Amino acid sequence: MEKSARPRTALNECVKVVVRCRPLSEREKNEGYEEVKKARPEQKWYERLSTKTPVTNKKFDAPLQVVKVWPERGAVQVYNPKGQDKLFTYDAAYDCTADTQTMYDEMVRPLVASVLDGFNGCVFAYGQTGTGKTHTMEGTAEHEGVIPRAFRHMWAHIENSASPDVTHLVSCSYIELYLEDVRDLLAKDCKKLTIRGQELNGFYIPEMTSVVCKSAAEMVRVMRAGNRNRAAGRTDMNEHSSRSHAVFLVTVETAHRKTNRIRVGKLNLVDLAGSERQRKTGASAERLREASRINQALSSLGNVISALAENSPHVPYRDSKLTRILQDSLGGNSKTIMIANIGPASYNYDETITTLRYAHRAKAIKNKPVRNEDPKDAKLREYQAEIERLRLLIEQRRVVDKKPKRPAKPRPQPTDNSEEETVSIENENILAESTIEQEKNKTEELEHQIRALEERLVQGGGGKDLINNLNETQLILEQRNSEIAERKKREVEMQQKIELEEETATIVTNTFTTLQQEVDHKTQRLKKCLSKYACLREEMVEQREAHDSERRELEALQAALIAELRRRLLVADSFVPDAGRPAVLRARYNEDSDAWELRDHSGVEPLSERPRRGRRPGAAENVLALAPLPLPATTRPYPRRAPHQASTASPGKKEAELASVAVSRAGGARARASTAHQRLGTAGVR
Ligand SMILES: Nc1ncnc2c1ncn2[C@@H]1O[C@H](COP(=O)(O)OP(=O)(O)OP(=O)(O)O)[C@@H](O)[C@H]1O
Repeated sequence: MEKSARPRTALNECVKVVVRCRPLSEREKNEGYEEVKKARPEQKWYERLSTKTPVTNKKFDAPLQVVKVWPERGAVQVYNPKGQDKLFTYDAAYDCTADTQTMYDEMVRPLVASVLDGFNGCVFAYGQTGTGKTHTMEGTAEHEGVIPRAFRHMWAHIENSASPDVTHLVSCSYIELYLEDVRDLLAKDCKKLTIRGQELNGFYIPEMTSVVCKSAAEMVRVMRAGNRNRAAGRTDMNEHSSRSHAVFLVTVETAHRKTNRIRVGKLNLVDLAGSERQRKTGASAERLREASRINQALSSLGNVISALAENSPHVPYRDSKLTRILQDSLGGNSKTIMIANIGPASYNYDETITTLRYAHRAKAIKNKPVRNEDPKDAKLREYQAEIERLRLLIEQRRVVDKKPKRPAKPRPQPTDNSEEETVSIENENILAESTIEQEKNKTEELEHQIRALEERLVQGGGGKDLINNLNETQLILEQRNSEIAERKKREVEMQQKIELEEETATIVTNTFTTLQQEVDHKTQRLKKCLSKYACLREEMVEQREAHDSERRELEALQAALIAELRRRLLVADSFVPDAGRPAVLRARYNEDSDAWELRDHSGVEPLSERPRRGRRPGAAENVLALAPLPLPATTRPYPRRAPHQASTASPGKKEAELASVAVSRAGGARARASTAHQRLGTAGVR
């Protein structure tokens, strides 16, 4: 994404939150009963929710579903085995019978229309692994997802608005965040990219591949090409689990000749990897490493959502690359839709509640979208200027060509050296012809360049042909659909308002004829308050439990990382010469340049001796023995000594000093190793 200046005035607009619940999978129907039996022994709750035919487990007559969606109220109800059911309300809620078309028409279509009007937009799918994020965003051949639908919507609009006065330029990029590396999915070798600082208007990745597209089909091809490079793998929870967070970026530039204005809309379509519990996915080795990074990034995203929802003065965007990429979409210059995907199975109760809570919190995030008008970096402006320059060059050449040629030199009278002169004239002619040829080639080249540039731009001839008519009909149909969707949205909002007002109205409008009536009413209110209080307490306990389990997972991860660190230190200890270590320890990771850098030499003792070449004695033995390795002195540099002291100290004294430093370092390392062991102990990892 390129840099551009942000206009000043912006109206606040809340992030729109949509919940989509997928159907119960075959696997959940067949295998979930063990969990249900353990967790929910009584199971008569579905009668209260008045679901028509609850899916029950054959063996234990226990319901496997704990989620009931109320689309007309935009609400999701979750059965709570320990108390009152939980009810969450959103901008829209879709149950397993709803298709992506409905969701697109009702929620995403207005956002894509805004992008075509020059706003930034973002749609991101969030949720536990296997809940249907990729199904919603990309879809399949039979069930098209949000991304290809957005492409078709854009091109229907572009083709319909085609006229000689309007020019469009559409380009796309596709990146993924895999193990905290940003990779370019459209580059041949999926090269790693760097997010350069934080720009005012969206994140800025200078080397990202940008492909100019001229139709929806071309954009789908680009998406598929990128998907082939995307990291995916099998887990126990999902046969084709995304192992990375993917962002598809579309930039639409529109130039109006009459007004001489350019609008640039940017759309980020984000398919996040799902949060996962190791015990459920059965992840190990590489999958576990991926899972830990996925969870880490999602946890940072959760922290950003919480901070924004609570209006916290500090929002930890810089905690992960994912939050840096989504910075503008959450609390910045963008219209944003969060699609929270959940599953209905009781087996995933905890994860579903966590997703619903985050989604509920995200509703409070306020963005400041502004139309991007005439940004400095508009490619379209660059192309138009270049075309103009090339045209001018050709014109100049033509003018020069048309200038009256000098009259041909009269043939000289034959003289003694006439043969020589004839040769020179012929040479001159040949030279002139080749110059003319060169000029012609250059002009053709310039014309070719103009054609290549013009081909990138989409400009209509203004004539209405069959395709245009078809598009127009399609557009009218879509307009009707969006009107219906708008009405439905208003109905949901009204319903939510009515429910809220009913609740308050009963409290306010009640008049009491007798004291007893008043007592009854107040008792009722007290009961309501008590039940709310109980709910909040319960939520607090649940959050504490969730926090504890997250902490336990992080401790286990920490233990695994410590083990890995030890292995690497063992290798370093065996192969990095002593003299080179201070330099290694000075190296610091620079997030902005995405590279390790050597800092100033301050605070670290200058090298006392030349680095020794070759292998340290006992290196191979160390590696082979794999003995426990004390951690290196990463926090304690050599004690600072005045240079003259070092030079005047006797050799014996110097050795004693070095020995004492070595002893203290070993002591420190032992202490750290023992704390590491303690931590491993608390994490329950051997
Ligand atoms: N609304 C739905 N209707 C029918 N099937 C669905 C629906 N949503 C998801 N599925 C099915 O559920 C399975 C998992 O979906 P998907 O791969 O999209 O999950 P995901 O959230 O992207 O998982 P991960 O985070 O692991 O990538 C797929 O087989 C998909 O076809």
